[in-house]
Amino acid sequence: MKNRVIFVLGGPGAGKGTQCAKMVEHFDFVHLSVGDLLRKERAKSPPSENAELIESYLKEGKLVPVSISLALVREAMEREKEGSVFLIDGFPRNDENLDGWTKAMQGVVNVCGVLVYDCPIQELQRRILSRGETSGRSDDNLESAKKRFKTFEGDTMPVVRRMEESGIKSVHIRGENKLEKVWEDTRDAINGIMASEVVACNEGLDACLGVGGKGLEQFVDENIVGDFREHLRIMQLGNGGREGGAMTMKKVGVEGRTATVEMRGERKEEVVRVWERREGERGGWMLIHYSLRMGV
Ligand SMILES: Nc1ncnc2c1ncn2[C@@H]1O[C@H](COP(=O)(O)OP(=O)(O)OP(=O)(O)O)[C@@H](O)[C@H]1O
Ligand SMILES: O=c1ccn([C@@H]2O[C@H](COP(=O)(O)O)[C@@H](O)[C@H]2O)c(=O)[nH]1
Repeated sequence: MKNRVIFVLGGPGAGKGTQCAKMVEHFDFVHLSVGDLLRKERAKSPPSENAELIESYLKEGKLVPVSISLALVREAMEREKEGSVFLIDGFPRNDENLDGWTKAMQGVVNVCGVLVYDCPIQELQRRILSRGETSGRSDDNLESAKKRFKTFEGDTMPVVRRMEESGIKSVHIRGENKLEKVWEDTRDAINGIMASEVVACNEGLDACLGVGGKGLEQFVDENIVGDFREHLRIMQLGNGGREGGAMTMKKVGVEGRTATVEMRGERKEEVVRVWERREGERGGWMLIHYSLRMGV
């Protein structure tokens, strides 16, 4: 199972880190804040050869060369288990970042989508100055914040648009709302992004059924694969030996690690499939339960 990535973007102080912390609790994702990775690299002892450069870029609100940020992201990803879902917070932030990412990572990881926290500058400024009272960050002050806003609008927003134009699914969330509301919208957005993965797996399973069940094991949990084969056999008997009638997907609902797909067959049968998201080598979505009702 390939690693998967959701990019998390938004102006400085828009709430990316705050929402990522909640997503990690709820969805079992891995959070990689590129700003945090750079701050750690800067603070390393013995000092990293890039420490001074990083400090000057951060203070100026500029974006460090992608060779540095991407190397830190890749190292951090390699420390996690295969098949993880990564929230990459604060990257890609300019064309150089996106080009560097595409060159190194296309085909290696799947980009599932982008979350974008939109928030008016006045609110961003208020939050950064307030956070600056305790954060100890050298860029949480008015002078650096103004430079960071400029970088965000001039460099990062065009990259968001570039990703959207390239077909990556993006969801914009109003970051100025109250925390709970932002979290509610974030949870819905993630469930929506994950729904496309579930649909792809559900279609993969249908394709296996279309060839007599070959390759079922990659989609169906090993505890139910035997029952599922039997179910398939009975369906074929009732269907005059045909592989099965056409099914239409009616509803897909994702909540955290569980998804339900409701389908309806041409002979008025109703099928409910329950999927579970797994980590690790045999990770991804696995069918853990199904039910069939005829003539409804
Ligand atoms: N919805 C919200 N309403 C009010 N305050 C918030 C909200 N979300 C986050 N904050 C506060 O705003 C500040 C910035 O939030 P956070 O650190 O999550 O932003 P960020 O986008 O990760 O920022 P940066 O890119 O600068 O690291 C924090 O002090 C946080 O507690
Ligand atoms: O991809 C990146 C991400 C961040 N930076 C630099 O770090 C600071 C702080 O980032 P936060 O995400 O706000 O913590 C940012 O202003 C940049 O200077 C970067 O260069 N590249």
